[in-house]
Amino acid sequence: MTFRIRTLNAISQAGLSRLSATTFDVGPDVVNPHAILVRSASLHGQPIPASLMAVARAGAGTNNIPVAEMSKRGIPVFNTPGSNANAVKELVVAGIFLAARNIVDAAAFAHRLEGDHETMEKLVEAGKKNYVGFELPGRTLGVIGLGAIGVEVANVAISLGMKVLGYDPAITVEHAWRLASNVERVISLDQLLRRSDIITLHIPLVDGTRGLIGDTQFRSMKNSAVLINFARGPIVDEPALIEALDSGQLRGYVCDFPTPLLNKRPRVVTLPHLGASTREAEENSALMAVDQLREYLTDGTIRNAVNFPNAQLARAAGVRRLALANANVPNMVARISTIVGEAGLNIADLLNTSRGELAYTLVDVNGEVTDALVQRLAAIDGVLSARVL
Ligand SMILES: NC(=O)c1ccc[n+]([C@@H]2O[C@H](COP(=O)([O-])OP(=O)(O)OC[C@H]3O[C@@H](n4cnc5c(N)ncnc54)[C@H](O)[C@@H]3O)[C@@H](O)[C@H]2O)c1
Ligand SMILES: O=C(O)[C@H](O)COP(=O)(O)O
Repeated sequence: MTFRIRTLNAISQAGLSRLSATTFDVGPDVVNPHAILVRSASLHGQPIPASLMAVARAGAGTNNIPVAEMSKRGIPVFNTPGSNANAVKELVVAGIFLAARNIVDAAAFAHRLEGDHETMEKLVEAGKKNYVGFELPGRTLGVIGLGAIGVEVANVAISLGMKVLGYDPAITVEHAWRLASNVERVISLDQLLRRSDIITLHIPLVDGTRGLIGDTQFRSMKNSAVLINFARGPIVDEPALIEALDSGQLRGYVCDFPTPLLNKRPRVVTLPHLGASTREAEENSALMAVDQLREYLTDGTIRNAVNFPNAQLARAAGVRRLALANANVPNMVARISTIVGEAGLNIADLLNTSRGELAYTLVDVNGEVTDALVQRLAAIDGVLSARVL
């Protein structure tokens, strides 16, 4: 079978080259795709093709993908955890320095200077007092979200001599292991906001984090705090942000998400969503996304889906594999195996695994699988998708 993969956005060739032309038809104009490879292009409001089996996001955030609708159709949505964390960390550190030393506004001032050498020197000496900054050692950085990026930012801030506070009620064991031991864990967002000189956001945009930093949170911050946002624009409530900047509560805002209201404002630095735009991060992300997608399409393996559990089952030579996405409800495995048995097929191996309301089942069988069998399995109440590999 040839799998059709539609690409949206520029996906690094390093990844695409791992999709052999004999098995995969890949490109932006592919119709009736079995899979979509995407970065930040929005799939919200787009029709979901009946042919679609999987979506792979080369990157971390999946807020551009209607994950709940994909889940209802039994379509896994993959992302690439950690693949661009170093790139984002480096830009966040740059952002901290930009804010601490007023670099963007100061550079713009220097850029506007006119006159001969002597005149410029005078203007420089008269103007530089407006851009006095502060140094980092001894200052407190508050990191909201201690995942792949937050941990790296926290650790580098420690090495710069900062005191670091971290807030993440759902930190994973793996990320906790990577965190420098002198990062202080705080148990409420409010505590972090009250104690930090600089606050940096490293959380996903979901319903619960939209507008998380609003009026109340700005009022909790120290006077003259700095906010860094390389996560997603809408996590910060924009009217509240403008008010905090105007009142001086906020000394500066550095973010990766320009908007009409933020553009050209003093003490605001906006970058054009550059966090993951390094050759290294683009390659890492594309390699992970492509490998995960290829393994899913050809073998039913799931690694790093945001809506389905991980699923890996070694496959003996010669078996046919049934892959089913199903609701996580009682008796599903029994119903599937009964129908397989009624088709006269012996089950060689089976995996059933679940995550929340969703489950995933791989059934390896000896013998040929007919279309009629796949259709019978797909018709079981609670089965969201079924295919044979
Ligand atoms: N600017 C860019 O180019 C760029 C690049 C990569 C990622 N991002 C954004 O950064 C986000 C984080 O990326 P990551 O790779 O670190 O993801 P991650 O999944 O490794 O980490 C996110 C962490 O946030 C925590 N979290 C979730 N809600 C929280 C809340 N309300 N309060 C505190 N912690 C909370 C989670 O428990 C998790 O540990 C992405 O979802 C994406 O939106 C932006
Ligand atoms: O969530 C992410 O990984 C980043 O926002 C990167 O987005 P991009 O792939 O569009 O640069």
